[in-house]
Amino acid sequence: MATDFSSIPIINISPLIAKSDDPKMAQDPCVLEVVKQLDKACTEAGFFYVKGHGIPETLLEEVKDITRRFFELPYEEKTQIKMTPATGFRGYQMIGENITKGVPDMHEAIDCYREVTKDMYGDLGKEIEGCNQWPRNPQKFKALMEEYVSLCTGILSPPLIPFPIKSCCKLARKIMRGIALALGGSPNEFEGQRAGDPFWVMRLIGYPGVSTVNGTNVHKNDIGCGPHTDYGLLTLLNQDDGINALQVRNKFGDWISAPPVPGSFVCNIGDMLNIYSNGLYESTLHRVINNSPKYRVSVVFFYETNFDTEVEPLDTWKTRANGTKKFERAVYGEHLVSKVLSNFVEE
Ligand SMILES: N=C(N)NCCCC[C@H](N)C(=O)O
Ligand SMILES: O=C(O)CCC(=O)C(=O)O
Ligand SMILES: [Fe+2]
Repeated sequence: MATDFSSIPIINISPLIAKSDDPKMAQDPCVLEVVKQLDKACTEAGFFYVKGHGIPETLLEEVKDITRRFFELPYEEKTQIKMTPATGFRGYQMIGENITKGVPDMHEAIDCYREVTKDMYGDLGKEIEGCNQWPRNPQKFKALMEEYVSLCTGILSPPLIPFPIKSCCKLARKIMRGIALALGGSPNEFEGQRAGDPFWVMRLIGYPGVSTVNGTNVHKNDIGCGPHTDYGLLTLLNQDDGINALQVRNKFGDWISAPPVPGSFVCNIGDMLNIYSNGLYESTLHRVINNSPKYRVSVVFFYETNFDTEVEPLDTWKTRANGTKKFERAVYGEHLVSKVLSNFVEE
């Protein structure tokens, strides 16, 4: 549950990264120290920064730079990869096209999802069947983004090479092994049927800055992205340096800043982990307001469960959440599709 937190903790996860494929990881005191910090952050805020994650800082910068260069292109070029229902909701959407709870968001984005082939998940996956649309310009866009995501293949075949980790999927999986321990489970809780074949979503987002007319800001306080929770397990947010725009809501309803910490990811819990943890780890509301004059980009990677998995509280709720089971089952794919469809509906 969100508490009265007033800042977001920074966790150095390097011991977890080094040991997360070791069957004895749960006996390592340095891993357990990270697990303790993860538990505290997930319980109190549902948000934390990670450093010591092993993804090279140059790669974090490169994906943001190339995203920025794409958004600088003329509108006619960007709409060549326009997102429509026919493209499985993959591709470019212009400023104001994405809608959160009925209100248009002041951002433009490229939405990507793990590939869904025809009839892969029957009716459940129909709406988002398709493959991603990548722009021809800037060059190497597709290759770089695919490297960043690394397509999730083979992630379950240990041993992995510990450093440097080059993909968000691998990193998220490792953090989830720590979170599984934090919840009082085995490190493998989020593998196999639950998230052994993880779905993923990636949003490359651009938020225009406020423009100034005669020294006065116009459009002040426009919402870059309205208050929402994320849908899956764990989000890895690679945000622009130097612009303070992301805000997280605490239990008093105060909006707490999550300023950029160079070289780190901001991680937050999604709705499926909220259910698995029986509400102990909340998917916290957050929003984006870019009040700076500068254009802000973020590259957001969402690590999810298997698409068709049925999610319900882990047995550990009996000991950890000390109470009643608070959730019924949800199917992740249904949740995602209902969100995607409502993302384009104005109130
Ligand atoms: N895959 C994720 N979490 N995307 C977050 C986007 C949130 C805004 C969206 N319009 C909404 O209303 O959820
Ligand atoms: O751009 C950001 O900082 C956050 C974006 C976000 O919350 C999302 O896409 O779910
Ligand atoms: Fe979000």
